[in-house]
This record gives sequence, structure tokens and C-alpha cells, in this order.
Amino acid sequence: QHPPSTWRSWLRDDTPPTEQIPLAGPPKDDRDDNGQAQNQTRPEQQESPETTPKALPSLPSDGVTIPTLKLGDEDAQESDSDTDEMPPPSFPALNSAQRASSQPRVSPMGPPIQLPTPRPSNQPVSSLMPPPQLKASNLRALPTPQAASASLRVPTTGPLPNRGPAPSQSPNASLALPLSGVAPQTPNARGKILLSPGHSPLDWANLQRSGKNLSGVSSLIRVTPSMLKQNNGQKGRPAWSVYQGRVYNITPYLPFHPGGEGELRRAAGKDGTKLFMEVHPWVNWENMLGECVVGILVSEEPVGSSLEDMD
Ligand code: HEM
Repeated sequence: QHPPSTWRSWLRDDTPPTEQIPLAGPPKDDRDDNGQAQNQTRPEQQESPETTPKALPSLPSDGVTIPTLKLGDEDAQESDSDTDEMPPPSFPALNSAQRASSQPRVSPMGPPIQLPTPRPSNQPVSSLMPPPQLKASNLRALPTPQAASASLRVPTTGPLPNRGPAPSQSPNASLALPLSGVAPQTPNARGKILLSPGHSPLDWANLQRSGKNLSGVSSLIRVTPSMLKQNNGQKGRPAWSVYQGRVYNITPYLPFHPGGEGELRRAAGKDGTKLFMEVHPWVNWENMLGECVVGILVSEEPVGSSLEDMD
């Protein structure tokens, strides 16, 4: 398909436009970059490069819009010329179904040419997922001032847990502890006690990492109920306690127990699982007493049996 001769006339007959018109980069001299002057003044330029290129008189200059050439898109040249005063191509016909539809133009010279569909820059790319919709139900409600203050409130009664004594100039003088030295194990509102210095949870964690033998045994042993009952922490004996079948030496942990030594002693020499679970099922005793494991609780040994026989 060839363009109409009326606007084809300014091109050299022997030169296809795609070969002669520079399609990339800025103009290298002061010529017009519409391609007309370049093509028509080339011979003069080759003879005298200093001559300013001029359009030939055959160029229609009165009121005719010069088609703009786009980079590497010969088809765009044709579509640009369609918007001018040039007559449209003879095929397809103006009232044909091909023009009415959005199908690409069918060329008699070859397969249909797919025109790039211009996309407005403010519309999303269709192959991408749309952004998620924000629903009010998906958002967590902010805590109300009442709930926030209740959860963050410092206990109003008793000493502060794991802290030093309150200063004497405390605004609430009636709750201030006497600065007498050793901190008493006074339960607070949650039943926690004031641990003596050097017995914080962090101190216990450091002691567990120290490598000291906290179990009191050189290797894990089988503990019978009678052995457990004997090691109840009284008369200088160690305090053993069973939690879910494992026997722990709770003796070194006694001064570190946030609930107080007395509470912990209630489970000495017996199975403390039920007591433990009643008070603080969220506490991970396997981690906290990992270095205190003595062994496992077994049923009472028959007389004469040994550990080897049970293997
Ligand atoms: C050897 C096993 C035990 C370990 C490792 C242990 C550990 C702990 C820990 C870490 C806390 C602080 C909990 C917190 O701040 O949320 C605590 C508190 C407490 N524990 Fe234990 N405990 C043990 C056994 C027991 C037993 C047998 C009792 C009672 C018979 C007991 C009674 C308490 C009480 C009353 C508190 C204070 C209240 C509380 O924090 O909720 N504990 N214990």
C-alpha cells in the first residue's frame, strides 16, 4: 500500500522513506527535523555543506500541516497523515465494518498490523493485581483509653515487682517500704514477691548458662516415688519436684522463684504439675529448669532389680 501521491510527491522517487529519513537522535545541523528539507537538499549539502538547506518550491506550504515522523514507526507516519487534510487510504472503505470495529487494519500487502494500544497513564496495568481493598473489619480497633490504662497500670497495692524499695518521698507515703536493707518477701497484688538482690529472672538465666551443676547429680537417674519423697528440701536434703514425669532439683531456684520460696516449696518432694498448672500454665518450666533435671520418675523398683535390668 502506497500513500497518496499528493503527499508522496515531496519524497524522492528513488528513495524509500524508511532508508533516508533519520529516525533517531536530534538533528545534527540546523536543518529542519521534519525530513523534508533533508531529503530535498541533500545534493546541495553534499556539494556545499555551508549552504543553509531550503525547501523546494514544490513543497505545499500554504496551510498544509507537515506530517510529523515518529521514531521507528512507519505505521505511525500513516496514521499521522490520516489526521491531516490528506485523503484517507482507499482501503478499507470509510463505511466498512473494518473501520467501524476496533480490529487492526488489514493490509493487502501482508498480515494485519497490530497497532500498539495507547494506555492512559492514570490507568493501572491490567496484568497486575489491583491493590487490596481496605475494609474497616480488617483493621484492629485501637485500644480505648480505659483498656489501655487498665493493662498498663502499675499495681496500686504492695511493692512493685522485682524493683527496689519505693523512695520515701513517694507521693503515696502509706505504701512506701522502710529502707531497712534486706527486701522482705511480701506478696503483691498478683502474688509475686520482692526478690532479694541478685535473684532476678535475668540472674537465674545467667546462672543456668554458667555451666554449674544445678541438678546435684552427675548423670540422669531414675527416681522412684520413695526417693522423691525423701528429697523434700528439709533437714538439709535437696528439694526435688516432678513436673510431667521429669524430676527437677528445685533447690537452687528457690530464691529466684517470683512467686516466693514458700510457694515453690509446696511442691517439694512431690509431683507439682497440678499446682504449677493452676498458678501459671504459661510458664515454660522446661526452659527455666533445664539445668536442674535429675532424671525421670519411675515406679517403685522391685527388690533386687537394677538399672541395667530395666533397660
Ligand atoms: C519449679 C517450677 C516453677 C517454676 C519454674 C515457676 C516459675 C514462676 C515464674 C516464672 C513466675 C512468674 C510468672 C509471671 O511473672 O508471669 C512464677 C510466679 C508464681 N509462681 Fe511459680 N514456678 C514454679 C512452681 C510454682 C509452684 C509449685 C507454685 C505454687 C504451689 C508456684 C506459685 C507461683 C505464684 C503464686 C507466682 C506469682 C503469681 C504469678 O506470677 O502469677 N510456682 N513462678
